[in-house]
Amino acid sequence: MKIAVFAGDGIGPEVTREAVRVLEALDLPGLVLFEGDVGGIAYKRHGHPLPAETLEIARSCDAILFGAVGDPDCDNLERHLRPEQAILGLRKELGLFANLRPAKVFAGLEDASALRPEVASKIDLLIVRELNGDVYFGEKGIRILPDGRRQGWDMMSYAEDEVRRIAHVGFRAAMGRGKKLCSVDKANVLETSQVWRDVMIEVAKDYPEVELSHMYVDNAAMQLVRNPGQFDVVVTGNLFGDILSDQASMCVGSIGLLASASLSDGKMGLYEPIHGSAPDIAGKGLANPMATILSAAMLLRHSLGLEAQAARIEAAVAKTLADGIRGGDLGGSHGTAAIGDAVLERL
Ligand SMILES: NC(=O)c1ccc[n+]([C@@H]2O[C@H](COP(=O)([O-])OP(=O)(O)OC[C@H]3O[C@@H](n4cnc5c(N)ncnc54)[C@H](O)[C@@H]3O)[C@@H](O)[C@H]2O)c1
Ligand SMILES: CC(C)[C@H](C(=O)O)[C@@H](O)C(=O)O
Ligand SMILES: [Mg+2]
Repeated sequence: MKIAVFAGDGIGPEVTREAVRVLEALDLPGLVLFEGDVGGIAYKRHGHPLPAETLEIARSCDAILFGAVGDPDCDNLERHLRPEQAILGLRKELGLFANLRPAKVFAGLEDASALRPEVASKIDLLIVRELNGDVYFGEKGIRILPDGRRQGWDMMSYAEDEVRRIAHVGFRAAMGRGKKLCSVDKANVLETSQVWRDVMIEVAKDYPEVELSHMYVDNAAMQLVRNPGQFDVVVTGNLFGDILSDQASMCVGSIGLLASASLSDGKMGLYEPIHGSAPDIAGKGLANPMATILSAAMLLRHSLGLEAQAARIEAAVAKTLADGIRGGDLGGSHGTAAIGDAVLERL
């Protein structure tokens, strides 16, 4: 079992360290970890945010545990050299098109949600976000118009096959849960979304047990706050899924709690918290490592088939929270390492 560990920038190394401690504590036979540089640190050391040697490590491993990338010092670099290209490059190069972002309120944490406890307590949803297409990967540029104005442009598109494969992921996920799938789009305005919706309806024929609904993204943002308990599985495109998952994180209490799995057709997957490098708290030992620890659990489940060990980590995190151990993001005073210690004690 080879796992690549790409910690990245800002709080990335801080939160990844705790997740690695948890993985090591499980004493998994044959587990070997390989570290690699990504993001701003990789640019500073190798001149590129996703160096060839890092990509090689990724390809030679069964799964990747990823921290976060992003460095304000790099925000003025040419786009292809910016830290964020590391995560976008890995997603594309490894064909990681299906991003699972579960959001569930932990027992005892209802009061930490930005929503009323009785609304928050009903949240148990899964966002299935397409990760290889959309406006993220279309042609883009900045041009000078004939009248001298600067114009930025980004091409948004989805081809039928790109939608079809994520639709199947969404329907299969719904089959394993509450059999409800809500497809979120903007078909009242965008042709990209019209194709998206048409394909969702077509694929639904293969899953007669799943109740498919459609929602415009602006309404979905509102419904996620009004009544998040109505959602089981949400399937959506790359951009809408990015935004709605950050929103869902505050509905359950903190962005420091939401894990993710980015999956391909095979067993290879990349696992990362949904948050970024948090430059505002980096280096202070304040970051909540739970999202990364829970991402490690998803890694064990989805790429290595170690369900019991994944559940063990999740139970330890739930117990830690139930015991009132919280980081500053949840109104508590525990730092990154103290939270890591607390999870390890409960493993
Ligand atoms: N996958 C990734 O690597 C990823 C994801 C999102 C953003 N980014 C990058 O991260 C950088 C910062 O972006 P941003 O500020 O918009 O988003 P962010 O997620 O890094 O931070 C947003 C806010 O949430 C807080 N926060 C985030 N994670 C936390 C944690 N684990 N514990 C406690 N508080 C936490 C931060 O302190 C900040 O106030 C940018 O360069 C961005 O491009 C990278
Ligand atoms: C850093 C950025 C490219 C990334 C995204 O937009 O996908 C991040 O926000 C995420 O949610 O993983
Ligand atoms: Mg995001």
